[in-house]
Amino acid sequence: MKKHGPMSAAAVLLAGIISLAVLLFEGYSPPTLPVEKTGAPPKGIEYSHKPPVGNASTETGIAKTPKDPPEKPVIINGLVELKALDDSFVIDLKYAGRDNFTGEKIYTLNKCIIHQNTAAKLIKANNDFKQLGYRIKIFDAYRPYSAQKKLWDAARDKTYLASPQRGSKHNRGAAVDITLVDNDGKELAMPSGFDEFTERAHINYRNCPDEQIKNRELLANIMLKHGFKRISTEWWHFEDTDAMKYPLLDIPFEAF
Ligand SMILES: C[C@@H](N)C(=O)N[C@H](C)C(=O)O
Ligand SMILES: [Zn+2]
Repeated sequence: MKKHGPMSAAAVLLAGIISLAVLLFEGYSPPTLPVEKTGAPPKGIEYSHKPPVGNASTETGIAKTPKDPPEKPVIINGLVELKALDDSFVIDLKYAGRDNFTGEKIYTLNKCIIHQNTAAKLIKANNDFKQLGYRIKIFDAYRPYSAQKKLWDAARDKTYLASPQRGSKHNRGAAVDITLVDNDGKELAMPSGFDEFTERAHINYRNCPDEQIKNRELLANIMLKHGFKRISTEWWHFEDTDAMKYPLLDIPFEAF
């Protein structure tokens, strides 16, 4: 075996010190809120497989028989696309377009993502509304943590937003911003528009027509019956009573 001379031993020692310094430097990251930031599932959590895009029978020529198993929805950290569970909601995510208080497109896709347990409650509420000839229209549901920061930075009045330091129940997939539509898809009259950050949005605001109060209370009563709670400042916002059981997440819409 070839022996190292004194010079090469010094070189080996120097290389070791340099690698250790690089490791220490690269391994350092500043302290942050404990948010799971990637679309990749944490250890122990598995992605279910993405369903094939399009209808196999028309696009690939492969016939789908009634025996084909239903396509599995993608579930990541409990989050799922609502449409995969129930297709009867009206989805109009305001932050997926420019028609919102920032004037900017905050979300990359108009995909309604929600925690699966919150979805189960929401579907029960929607079924109650359907008995009355209405359906839920969704303005917002899961909101990635990075989007919360953008909204926070854009908002002049912070009264109507959860601070990124605390995080929002939307970041847990466990809050929804909703209204009701009738069988023609027409929104029921409410005391204010969505994200109208004035006292008209408050749940106790009464200086408006009785019909608007009646619609606001109908929405709230059925949501409360199915395991949601309200906040005082926004009639459209409902939080799953179990929201704090779920983590703050920053998974992008493209992952679903
Ligand atoms: C911005 C508004 N739609 C909203 O969602 N506010 C609540 C309080 C939140 O940020 O969680
Ligand atoms: Zn909300």
